[in-house]
Amino acid sequence: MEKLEADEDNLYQSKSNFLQNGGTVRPERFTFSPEPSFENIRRLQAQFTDERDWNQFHQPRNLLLAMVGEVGEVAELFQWRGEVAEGLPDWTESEREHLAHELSDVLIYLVELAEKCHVDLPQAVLRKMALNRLKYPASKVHGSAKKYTEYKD
Ligand SMILES: Nc1ccn([C@H]2C[C@H](O)[C@@H](COP(=O)(O)OP(=O)(O)OP(=O)(O)O)O2)c(=O)n1
Repeated sequence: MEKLEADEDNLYQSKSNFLQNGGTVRPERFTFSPEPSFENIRRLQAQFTDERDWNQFHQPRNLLLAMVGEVGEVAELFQWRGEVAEGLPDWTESEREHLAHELSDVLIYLVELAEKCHVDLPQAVLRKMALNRLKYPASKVHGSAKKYTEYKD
């Protein structure tokens, strides 16, 4: 537990430190607004479905299929365009907004799927990221995209 808390501190601190990481000046990263939280999104979607009596359709498997369908819609926006640079410099405003809508659909269904599976998503993501850091120690994997199973030791 202590380890997890220390990792969480590092996680949050890294946001303000990234510009001078290791003495290397890096381009400023894109950042999100702090709100809404996952819990805010869960509550807004619960209100949306309750108002329409749609909860009866929103079982885990249906939500999973709906989410995967929306992932497909995100993929459709990228297909046949080749690799795209960060920030999507060649995309029109309308294409960017379309992408924002489709990514939001994925997130909305993901949050509701987690709710219906009783997974506390914000805490689960911290636990998983702590595991990821253990599996991929920066000192060992720096600069390599190899899967952890490909390391010999
Ligand atoms: N039974 C449903 C239907 C829709 N929605 C909500 C969640 C998604 O954010 C969005 C999905 O709506 P659509 O199924 O109409 O999908 P799109 O908005 O992607 O429209 P299209 O498929 O035409 O691109 O609406 C929902 O919660 N439950």
